[in-house]
Amino acid sequence: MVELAPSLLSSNFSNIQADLDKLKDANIKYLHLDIMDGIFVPNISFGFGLIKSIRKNNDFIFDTHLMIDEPIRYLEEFKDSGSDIITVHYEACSDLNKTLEKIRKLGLKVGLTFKPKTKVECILPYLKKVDVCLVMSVEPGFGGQSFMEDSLDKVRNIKKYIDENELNCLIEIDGGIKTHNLKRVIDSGVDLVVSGSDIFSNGEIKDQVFKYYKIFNS
Ligand SMILES: O=C(CO)[C@@H](O)[C@H](O)COP(=O)(O)O
Repeated sequence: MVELAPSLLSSNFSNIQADLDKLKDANIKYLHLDIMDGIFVPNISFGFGLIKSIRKNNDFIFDTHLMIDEPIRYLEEFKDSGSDIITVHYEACSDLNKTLEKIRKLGLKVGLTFKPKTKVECILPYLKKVDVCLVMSVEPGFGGQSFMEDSLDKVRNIKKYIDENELNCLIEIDGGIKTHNLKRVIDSGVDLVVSGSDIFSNGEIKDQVFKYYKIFNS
């Protein structure tokens, strides 16, 4: 069963809880949290303070995508703020094994992702250590960008590797997903779909979520 993880980055920051209530009402399980440091990516989003404050009133699985340099420095803080999954970038970690192991030791689900220009072969050897492999279908840093078609081949390669090696790793995709390209995205073999602007800025949130699940189930 494919699941949708709406990206908080595109929510209405002046009334976040109202948007979260709508997601809850639409039976959303995962919430995607994009953390940007202005160094690893050219944008700054929000940090563990905000995550901690929304954790109090929300039971979603907090799927935290760290677009920050050397994320190993802040893993405890993201755990304490309420993250359930922590995903780090291949390019951001000087010691990737140590970073992945630390997330595991903290008792969290381990995620690994990579920028669009990084070859998919670079991350395959690490998949045995991760629970979620996130394929970026835009350059990380901003919501509302166009979907990169070549990301679907990356999903297919990763899926083949996971199946051949009998790994227990979900595939997530993030960036530029809309209802019009969703069917192709699902057919490539993903388990989790992140969507921001199409969920929060395209009419009623609940209606958009239902459109996604209708396509997931078609
Ligand atoms: O991580 C990112 C961007 O860096 C994404 O999570 C986007 O926020 C997704 O937004 P849309 O492309 O769906 O608007």
